[in-house]
Amino acid sequence: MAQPMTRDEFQQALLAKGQYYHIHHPFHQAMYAGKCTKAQIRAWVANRFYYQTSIPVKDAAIMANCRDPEIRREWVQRILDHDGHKSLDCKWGGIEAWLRLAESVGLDRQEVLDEKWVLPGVRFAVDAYVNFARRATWQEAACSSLTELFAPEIHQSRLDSWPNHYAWIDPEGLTYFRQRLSQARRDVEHGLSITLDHFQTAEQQAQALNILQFKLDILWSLLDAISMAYEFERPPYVGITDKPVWHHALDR
Ligand SMILES: O=C(O)c1cc(C(=O)O)c2c(n1)C(=O)C(=O)c1cc(C(=O)O)[nH]c1-2
Repeated sequence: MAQPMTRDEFQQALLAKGQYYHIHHPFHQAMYAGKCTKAQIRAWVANRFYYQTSIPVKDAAIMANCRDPEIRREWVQRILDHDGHKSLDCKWGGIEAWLRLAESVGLDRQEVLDEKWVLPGVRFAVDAYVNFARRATWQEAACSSLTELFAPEIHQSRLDSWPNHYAWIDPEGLTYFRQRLSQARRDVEHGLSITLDHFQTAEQQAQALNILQFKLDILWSLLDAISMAYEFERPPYVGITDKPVWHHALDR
């Protein structure tokens, strides 16, 4: 039987997955270098809205699978961060902050809420994440949130690069990224301790790394779909129609 990694080695192996984080995706690289067009920034914001609004649904699915009140008490904070709550010390809940970001890049709030610009590939990728959380154990689903280990850096790179490169965006719109810096750090401490405690054998540790890779694949695929449509000009049904005829949410 294979020897398990020590706790520290296991943590290092999880951290090493950062090399596949979507901060390295060519679309993000172009964004931080100031090379994105207005249309590309808008497309990214409108598409990512689907990720933002799915996160609390995913977190509710994790809680629904968890019978431990201590874990739920901690985990529920993630839902409140996104949905907003009067006791929160931050300015807006994450969803509202993202809508402000959308408005500050020139998107129509209602069109974003209607998910008008959400590409099928983005929807499929995000739905895979939510569906995984529904059917996996809560510890496996907690592990899948560990891409947040790498998220503070990505939020910081937007705060650093956007005001220089995209002066047309109202800086108030960047509130979301500022708020997430501390929230992501807190979330990841909890998710990491659950993962290090739960995945103990060599097989379980390999499974945890595979789950983290699954989540990295989701984030990468999401940007691939955006790149196809808005960088390579191959949106769905190219050559047939230039209208966004693709399906909308089937579940409401
Ligand atoms: O902007 C980003 O690139 C990015 C990435 C991720 C991530 O790594 O999953 C999250 C977020 N943002 C984010 O804002 C967020 O609230 C969040 C929650 C989660 C999660 O898996 O539970 N990931 C992320």
